[in-house]
Amino acid sequence: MSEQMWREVREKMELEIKDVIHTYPNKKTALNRISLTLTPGIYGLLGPNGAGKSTLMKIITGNMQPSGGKVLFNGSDIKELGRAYRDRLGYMPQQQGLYNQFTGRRFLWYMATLKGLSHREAKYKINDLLEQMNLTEVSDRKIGGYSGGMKQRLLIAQAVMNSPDILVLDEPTAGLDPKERINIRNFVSELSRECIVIFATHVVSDVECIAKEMILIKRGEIVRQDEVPKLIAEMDGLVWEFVAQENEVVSIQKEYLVSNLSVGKEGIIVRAVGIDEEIKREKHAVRAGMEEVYLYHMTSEAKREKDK
Ligand SMILES: Nc1ncnc2c1ncn2[C@@H]1O[C@H](COP(=O)(O)OP(=O)(O)OP(=O)(O)O)[C@@H](O)[C@H]1O
Repeated sequence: MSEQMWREVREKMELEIKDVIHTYPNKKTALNRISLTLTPGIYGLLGPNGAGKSTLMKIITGNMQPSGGKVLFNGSDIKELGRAYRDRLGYMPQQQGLYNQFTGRRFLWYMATLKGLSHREAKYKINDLLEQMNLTEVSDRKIGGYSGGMKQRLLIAQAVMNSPDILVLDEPTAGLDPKERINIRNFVSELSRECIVIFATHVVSDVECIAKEMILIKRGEIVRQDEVPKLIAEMDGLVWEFVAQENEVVSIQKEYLVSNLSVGKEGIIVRAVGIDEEIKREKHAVRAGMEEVYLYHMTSEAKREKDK
């Protein structure tokens, strides 16, 4: 198949998550009827601790069977596709038992073998990824001595080694410093034209400028899914700025959903999220940021319930 035809095939890829439910043996419902259709591009998966992100990713990667529903890749159930699906998948789980006695290079060779890469291909890929992930210098040192950031970068390298069609990243930027976060963001962004990327994070700014869509998940349900500009536009009239005095800050934070505080000439500039009537101050409307979208969907309901 020519490069052009191959690209066209990849651009039409589709991953469909259909009515997925998952209940753990302790009866905890982690996912409650999740349905999503994903095509090439980056999807930011955002939600608080315990929202169900990791459970969803384990199901998408075939590492766990859902209690109900299914996952289809180009129309076929991933359970039936088996190895053929796993070969097209890259998965970076949350950092856990890495092989501390291995060197970084040996770990990548081990992963290349598991993924069935040829010797030639593995050699080229490993050197290339070590370079891209800025790990060449430490590649012959044991992983046990790596910093958190180095371990993260090594996990990303193994996830992309087989040039996956579907790349699932569970908190890929956790523990990285700002420069490393930017590197990872740029790296993932470059991959995403012909790859379905699911990028789970707590840090909204890590995905907001590269994601084609954001998926907001709360208590096992999708509360909102859309492109960033649309999510921001629908917040018009829900984000406000007003000036307060320093001694009011504590009570203001109790009363309102505060998204930011900064020091201005006339006092403390407060940004707060809520409907007009909720913010009982002299204020003006401002344009929302993606963090405020997240705050609104994740916490405003709880705050309103509390205020009733
Ligand atoms: N092995 C398990 N057994 C029982 N309950 C579990 C198990 N794993 C997760 N849960 C529960 O399922 C829910 C969803 O957890 P999950 O780890 O998918 O959330 P998450 O969004 O990935 O959170 P985090 O950001 O903390 O990783 C939580 O309430 C969690 O306590």
